Amino acid sequence: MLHTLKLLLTPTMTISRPCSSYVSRMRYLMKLKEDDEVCRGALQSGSLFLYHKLAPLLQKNKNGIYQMPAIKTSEVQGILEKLGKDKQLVDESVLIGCTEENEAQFSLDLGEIEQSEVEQLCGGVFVDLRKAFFLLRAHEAPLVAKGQALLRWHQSHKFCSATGQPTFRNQSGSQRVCHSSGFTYYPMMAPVVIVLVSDGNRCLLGRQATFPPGMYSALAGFCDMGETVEETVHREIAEEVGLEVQSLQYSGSQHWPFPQSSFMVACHATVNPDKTEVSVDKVELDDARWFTLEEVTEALQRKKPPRNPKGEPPTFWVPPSYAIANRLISEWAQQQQLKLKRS
Ligand SMILES: NC(=O)C1=CN([C@@H]2O[C@H](COP(=O)(O)OP(=O)(O)OC[C@H]3O[C@@H](n4cnc5c(N)ncnc54)[C@H](O)[C@@H]3O)[C@@H](O)[C@H]2O)C=CC1
Ligand SMILES: [Mg+2]
Repeated sequence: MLHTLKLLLTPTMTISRPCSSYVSRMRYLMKLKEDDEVCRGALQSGSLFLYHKLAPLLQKNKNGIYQMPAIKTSEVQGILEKLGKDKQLVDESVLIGCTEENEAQFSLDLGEIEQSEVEQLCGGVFVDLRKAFFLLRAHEAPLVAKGQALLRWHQSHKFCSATGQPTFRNQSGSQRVCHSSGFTYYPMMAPVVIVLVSDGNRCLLGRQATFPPGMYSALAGFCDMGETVEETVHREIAEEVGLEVQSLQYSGSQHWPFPQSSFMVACHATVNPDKTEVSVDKVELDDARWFTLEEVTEALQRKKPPRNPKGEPPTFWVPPSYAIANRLISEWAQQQQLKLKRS
């Protein structure tokens, strides 16, 4: 099965810009992570994405499109001064990337300041991350998620878990150190597999009791310590729906900020078409069942959660396009359509 994971460089990961510019940007970011002085300079000439209690600031442009504004650090310092706050607050920002012109980009949480005052001066609104994902264009969603995940990690790792002493961050925010134990802490993600199981003609989707009514998704589960991705896929499918996976193919990955930072590894899997009887683990799942290509195609066309008349059974829909589950389901539907055309 290992050979299927060779597909790490999928077409979507191909770098289209000249290699040298990409390399120089990555080397520059590496320098910013390693050298506090250089990072401080980059912060002064760079720009900030603002958050309030982890909700990102969004602005609506003339065309009604929502964007996450990158505000120059000097401008944010001006805003802080207007609000009677210390402009050094920008030092609490975390590095999240840089533009093609090597202008460093940071995220900063202004949760200590009255929300409406910041919104007024910045000309935007702080929006809950789940809602922001729906409003932003697809290419901005990963950046907003990364900024929030790093800020959240810093907010919850202020103390060493071995000594209880405070931890101290470097300027970029890429690590925290406890001077007492000497431990260095790095931002953490939990690896999760997400799997679209097919029997050749149908695909298997499940729903947790906490999902919105009618929403079904690919099956997912956290990797146990010491497990490979392949072992997790086999175990999770066995545990949650009582089926044995026959083959497995890597599709892609995604950072997923809810409820904490997960690293989603997405795969397609097949089961024996003669052994498809599902036995649902009712602790994990509310339901899991097989769906036809027709049902899935219809669900993929629903761009918003459907409104259901009272008393009617909820309409079937799938996670929105920014979720990697949607990508797996779309890929499966495309493969099935191709198969039908060829036959
Ligand atoms: N981006 C996407 O398209 C999708 C993302 N997901 C995400 O996948 C994640 C995992 O899916 P589940 O079916 O809930 O996992 P799961 O099937 O492993 O069950 C969750 C249970 O695993 C245990 N667990 C083990 N390690 C954990 C950890 N590091 N953090 C939290 N709980 C842990 C807990 O007891 C928890 O109740 C969820 O956080 C969910 O948000 C799920 C579906 C779609
Ligand atoms: Mg699960």
